[in-house]
Amino acid sequence: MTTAVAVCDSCTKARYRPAQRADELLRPLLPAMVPWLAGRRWFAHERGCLQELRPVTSTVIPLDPSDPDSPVLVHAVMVARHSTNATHRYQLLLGVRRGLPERLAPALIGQAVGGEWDGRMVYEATADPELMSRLLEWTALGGSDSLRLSRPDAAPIPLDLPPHPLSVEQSNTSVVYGDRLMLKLLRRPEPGLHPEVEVLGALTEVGSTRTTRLLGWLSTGDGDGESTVLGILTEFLPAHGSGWDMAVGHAADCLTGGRRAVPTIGGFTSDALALGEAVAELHAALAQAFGVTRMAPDEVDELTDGMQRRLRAAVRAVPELEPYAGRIATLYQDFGKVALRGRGVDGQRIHGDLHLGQVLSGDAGWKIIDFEGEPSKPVAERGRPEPALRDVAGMLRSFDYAAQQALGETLRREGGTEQPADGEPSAARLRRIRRAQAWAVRNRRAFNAGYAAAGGTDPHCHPVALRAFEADKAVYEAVYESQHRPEWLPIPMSAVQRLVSGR
Ligand SMILES: Nc1ncnc2c1ncn2[C@@H]1O[C@H](COP(=O)(O)OP(=O)(O)O)[C@@H](O)[C@H]1O
Ligand SMILES: O=P(O)(O)O[C@H]1O[C@H](CO)[C@@H](O[C@H]2O[C@H](CO)[C@@H](O)[C@H](O)[C@H]2O)[C@H](O)[C@H]1O
Repeated sequence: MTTAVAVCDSCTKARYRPAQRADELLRPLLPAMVPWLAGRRWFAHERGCLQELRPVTSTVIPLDPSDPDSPVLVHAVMVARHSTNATHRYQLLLGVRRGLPERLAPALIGQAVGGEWDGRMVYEATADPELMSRLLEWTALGGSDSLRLSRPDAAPIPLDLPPHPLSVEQSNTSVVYGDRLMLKLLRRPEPGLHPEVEVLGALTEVGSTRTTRLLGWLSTGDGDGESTVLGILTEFLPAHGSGWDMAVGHAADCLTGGRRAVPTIGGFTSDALALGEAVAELHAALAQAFGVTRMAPDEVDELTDGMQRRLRAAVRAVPELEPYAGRIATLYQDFGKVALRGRGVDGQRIHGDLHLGQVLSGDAGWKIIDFEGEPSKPVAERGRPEPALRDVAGMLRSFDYAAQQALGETLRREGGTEQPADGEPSAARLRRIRRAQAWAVRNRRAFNAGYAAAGGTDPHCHPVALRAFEADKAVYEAVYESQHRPEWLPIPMSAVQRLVSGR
């Protein structure tokens, strides 16, 4: 399924609704902003046209307040309303300059029309080191009611570090200062406490070394008193690589390497073991910070009801899931029965969206990042106590993804990914497929062994729970892939087939 594209010609004429001074300020930037906005990865492509952009807050920060020609940072939180009445909130950081230096040309959005900046260039300000330095300095030195930096302690923040934007395209935009600090600017901020600020703050307080230290957060007051977190300032971790890149690289080597068997140890297996240990340590720190509770029967029911609801919605969105829906539902029911028997099941704060792309390997071992929780869940639900094995299941799915990604790349390189029309795959192709499966199995086992050895609940002792959580994750992934990367849909679908057939 592909999501309908939100922006057509009439979207670019979206009405601009005034809100005090912000109207005068932002109106001249609107003609350039709307079509650009629609092209961002973080823009919500709703069905129906974009109808209205309403500024909630706006802040103007000139680079040099004494110079009327100075480059200016225009910071705004805007609400976009679509013809379906769906609304989304965005954080925009716009640079305004008389002329755009060559190095900023790729960041150009358009030209201001009218107002005090008539004819000036409007561009994505996160690409401009001068404006990003100014943002950190200005907020660290006090900011304003609409844009301020809060800090968990009084440790000084170095303000002279050269900034550069992180090149990976993500849901948010991150700026790195001198390879020491990282400011993640949330593109779709919501009023209220942000899960990542809450979790990183608590982990920093209990002294966890498995994640980045929280140094501060940018936020705004929204007039009604509820503040909105706009950015998260943490230490930056110079990493050897993300778990995802490392795992796919190792899996590809294993597929094409000369060894006759997938090694039990070595390759990525020792990293997977260490990663299991790191996740167990993270869970222990989360338990220390937020507590652990035995889940009451109604909480278990709520959990399994949620999984069943999600399955029904997923089947509507991804019809390919329909033939498996009954057997998936049975896996969830089986988990519900097991969880209500014996000593029950513990719930605690978890990561919520743990996968190989959320872990970084560095000199101090594995670090775990991005505590926003699972994007499909409402923010209020993301902090609920859950069995820690849900994170384990997320990571196990990721080993499968890495093996399948490496397999796809290898087969493509070797020519032709399609199953031959005569139905008989070549012996070489079969060997690659089996190797990929074996790589995933070995690394999943190593991860589980590390997790149990470092004090986590032994995943092998909870096969029913693990299977249910893996199925739930694969169902979520099927929806995610169908919406974002339809060519990846076969990966979660093959996991669904495996899980319902008891393999
Ligand atoms: N503290 C950090 N140190 C180094 N790199 C980081 C750090 N946090 C995130 N990254 C890098 O930035 C990328 C995006 O970060 P993430 O928090 O996952 O953002 P998003 O919410 O936009 O997905 C990560 O995949 C990782 O490569
Ligand atoms: O962007 P986020 O990190 O918040 O997570 C979302 O996107 C992920 C893909 O970028 C998606 O993860 C899925 O693909 C990964 C490989 O690209 C794989 O490692 C994960 O196991 C798989 O779930 C994630 O589910 C989604 O929430």
